[in-house]
Amino acid sequence: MRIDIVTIFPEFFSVLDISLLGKARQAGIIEVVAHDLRAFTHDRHRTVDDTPYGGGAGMVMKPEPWGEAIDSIVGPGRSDAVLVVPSPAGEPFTQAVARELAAESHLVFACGRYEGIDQRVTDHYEGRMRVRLISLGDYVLNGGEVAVMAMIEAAGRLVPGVVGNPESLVEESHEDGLLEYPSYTKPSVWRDLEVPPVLLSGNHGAVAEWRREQQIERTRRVRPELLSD
Ligand SMILES: COC(=O)c1ccnc(N)c1
Repeated sequence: MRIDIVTIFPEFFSVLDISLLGKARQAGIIEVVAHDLRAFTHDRHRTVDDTPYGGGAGMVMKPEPWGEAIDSIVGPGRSDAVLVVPSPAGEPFTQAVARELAAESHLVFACGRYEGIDQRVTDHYEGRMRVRLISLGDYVLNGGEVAVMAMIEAAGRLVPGVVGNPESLVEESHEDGLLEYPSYTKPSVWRDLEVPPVLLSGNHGAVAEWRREQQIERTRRVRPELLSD
């Protein structure tokens, strides 16, 4: 998988060299390249934004640098890449969306600032490639970089070969539509708190049943709306 990120803070993504994704990059499973949007400006101040037509507070990101930056990545004409734009106005980012992104061969992330990127950028690229506005939740960030980091981690870890043991991806929250069951490890007693005896019983059937019951109980308590789907 190839991941390109366009941002005014390319250094923000150097942390991806360290984490789990660092190994995936070294193994050549995932290639991540961050591009500085300002490299696609041509004025002395390297201007990337301007005041909004129609008035209002804040600044809007100019379309020209974005067009040059994205074209430098996907070339002219049509592209099989997906342009992902983190935005509070986007579709909810879920484990299912993470799986969809993980199945793509080329993702281009456009990190805008909250006031947004000139609408004509996504309008233009919708005619050339798939474009997805994606939201992490109902809140506002100053820029898309933090959201892109979360999406890259959530999708990247689902790419085959990135996580050592693929089994560990199966029993996770939201993989089966439920929240995950509580987990325990040694010691069996800690500060007078005991591990649930069923987990020490060696009865795999009883353990599986208990875990399922815990998933349902936890989901009903914390995210009841997931049970009504
Ligand atoms: C600038 O980006 C945002 O404010 C943003 C991006 C993705 N999800 C959100 N909830 C906000």
